[in-house]
Amino acid sequence: MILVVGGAGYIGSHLVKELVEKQEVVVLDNLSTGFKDSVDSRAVFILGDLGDEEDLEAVFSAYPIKAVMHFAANSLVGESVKDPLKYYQNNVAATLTLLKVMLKYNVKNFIFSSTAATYGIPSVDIIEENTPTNPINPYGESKLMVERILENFSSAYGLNYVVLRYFNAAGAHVSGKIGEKHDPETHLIPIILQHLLGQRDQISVFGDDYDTPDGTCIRDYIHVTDLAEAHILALTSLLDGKNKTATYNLGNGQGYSVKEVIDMCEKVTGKNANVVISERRPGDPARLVASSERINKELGWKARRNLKEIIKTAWEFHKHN
Ligand SMILES: NC(=O)c1ccc[n+]([C@@H]2O[C@H](COP(=O)([O-])OP(=O)(O)OC[C@H]3O[C@@H](n4cnc5c(N)ncnc54)[C@H](O)[C@@H]3O)[C@@H](O)[C@H]2O)c1
Ligand SMILES: O=c1ccn([C@@H]2O[C@H](COP(=O)(O)OP(=O)(O)O[C@H]3O[C@H](CO)[C@@H](O)[C@H](O)[C@H]3O)[C@@H](O)[C@H]2O)c(=O)[nH]1
Repeated sequence: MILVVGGAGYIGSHLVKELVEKQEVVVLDNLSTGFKDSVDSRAVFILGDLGDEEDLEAVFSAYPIKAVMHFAANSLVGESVKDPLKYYQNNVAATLTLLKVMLKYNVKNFIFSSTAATYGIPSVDIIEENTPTNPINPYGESKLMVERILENFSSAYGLNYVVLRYFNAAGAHVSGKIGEKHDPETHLIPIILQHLLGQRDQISVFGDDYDTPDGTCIRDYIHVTDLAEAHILALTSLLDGKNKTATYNLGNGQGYSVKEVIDMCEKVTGKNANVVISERRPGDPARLVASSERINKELGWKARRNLKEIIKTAWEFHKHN
């Protein structure tokens, strides 16, 4: 049985939908930002908190868990700058509790949702896994701390792990039934689509004076189903003993500026956006684009869905939800 912590959230619920086809799945989630109805009904759902030892003990003593996939976190760059305590508490301290209970039950396989925010402001155009990490916000810092903890736990306790550093997750399940529904929403693509559906008056572009061709920030958008597929490969590599420790970037390898994303949303939906330029948002690097060569070479993964497909699936979801 595989334990998916944070499996009711945006990315976790997409992973669970793929994983239940292959494994028995139990989801632990406190529903702080997730939704129970996003969890595939074939998975066991348990309401509980990652930082609560009793909640964890109840799961590990009841189910024969052979691996843990850990998606639960707070993950908003801007919020982390304003409230770092929340980020170190939930992303680092609570994760330590999870690892402690895992070790007690001799569960040694762990997959961790990390982030491009660990790189800070990279000095290269295309980021590889050995590009120096130097986070510029507490969110990225909290994820890097867990990565370091995993290295130490691997040496000391024989923990096997795969760290997956996602770039910008976006898009929705092809069924249109699950997708991105953060509340409040802060992510670019859902905000643009909500505006194009008439749910917001305008789109604010956070800064057009960055050192990029059109002055707006460049990101590497990766379809949430591509992310789910990478998790399944990573899990298999741990269960087969092929990987003991590994760190992989997950991106498309292509960057799009905020303006280009807005243009693509207009094209896909056939609607015009009302765009205003506003202040830069603290903690935002100008450009984050991945090389995912390593996971391609080692596990055969490649992103299969481009920005247009990301926006098409997100649009189908937003129109009906
Ligand atoms: N969305 C992105 O673009 C992106 C990019 C890089 C990394 N990530 C990482 O991927 C993971 C999932 O992100 P998401 O966008 O799906 O976020 P999300 O907020 O939709 O999902 C997080 C889930 O974890 C649960 N959770 C949070 N704290 C918990 C706790 N203490 N105990 C139990 N459950 C708890 C929430 O209720 C939610 O269901 C996070 O770790 C995030 O840092 C996300
Ligand atoms: O109303 C908006 C919202 C966003 N942006 C910009 O759009 C880009 C993308 O922003 P957003 O969708 O909020 O994602 P990021 O801040 O890049 O962060 C996401 O991607 C990171 C990895 O790159 C993850 O670690 C984070 O968890 C995830 O929230 C950034 O340049 C923002 O400044 C705007 O201009 N206007």
